Amino acid sequence: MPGADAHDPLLEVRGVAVRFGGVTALRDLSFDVRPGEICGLIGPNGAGKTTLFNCITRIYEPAEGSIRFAGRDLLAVPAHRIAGLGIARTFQNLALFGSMTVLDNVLTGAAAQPGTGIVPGLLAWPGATRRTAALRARAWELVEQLELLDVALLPAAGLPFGTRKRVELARALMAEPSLLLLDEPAGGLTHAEVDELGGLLVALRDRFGFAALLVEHHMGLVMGISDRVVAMDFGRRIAAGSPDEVRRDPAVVAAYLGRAA
Ligand SMILES: Nc1ncnc2c1ncn2[C@@H]1O[C@H](COP(=O)(O)OP(=O)(O)OP(=O)(O)O)[C@@H](O)[C@H]1O
Repeated sequence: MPGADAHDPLLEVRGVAVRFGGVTALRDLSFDVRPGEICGLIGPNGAGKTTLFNCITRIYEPAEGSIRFAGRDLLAVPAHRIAGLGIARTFQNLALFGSMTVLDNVLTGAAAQPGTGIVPGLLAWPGATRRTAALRARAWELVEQLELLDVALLPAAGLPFGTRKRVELARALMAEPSLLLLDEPAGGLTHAEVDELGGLLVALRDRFGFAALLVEHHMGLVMGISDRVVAMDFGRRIAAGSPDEVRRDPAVVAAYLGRAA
């Protein structure tokens, strides 16, 4: 990327504001995500975390501010080109193709890559080109990394929730993202599955080198695996720093206690 270097932030959010009629969902929000780091994004319900994801993926148009990704003005990029730039996302509510196998679901994640062509061509087997063979090799690698080998050829629909969440993660990684947006990956998981997920995310980051923006209510997970945490409330950034700094920040404590009261 012209002008970019390893010390530059990968994602730069500056002064972003989003309004829905009378509701201000984000106001003057600024923070960075550096290459390869896991950045936790916390805040009570309605703080604006999902709205921010929707701005980064170009679903919502900010009223003010700028978002740069790898030195590029993201707000000048149409939504359908975001994945091709190296930004992938998982969703709060799973969005898998239920009747397709786990492997084929993972393969669909490659569809956004330049030169991949359309999904049906990619899934045609036999007759794979060298490119599709390489993609299948990557899909199998991800299936293995995400401990999905036993279910690789089963339809996604019948699998336990925690397993389907891992399929969604594998699919997002298929696009070789440099930034992974994780929207509440621990939602609906058991304690044991959350612990496992934390270890898995760190191992995957170490293996593939992506940065992750982790929106999560499960504090144990966020504080356990994030390199840095940004805390939001009412659309604003109220704290940022190491997990320990943010956990102890009076504004963060007040935001959570205030909502719980
Ligand atoms: N499409 C929309 N139209 C109107 N208001 C919206 C829309 N999307 C979000 N909002 C409002 O913007 C604010 C921020 O919502 P958002 O979903 O981003 O919060 P959040 O931090 O992701 O919450 P949660 O943790 O519950 O997922 C809320 O007041 C919400 O009601």
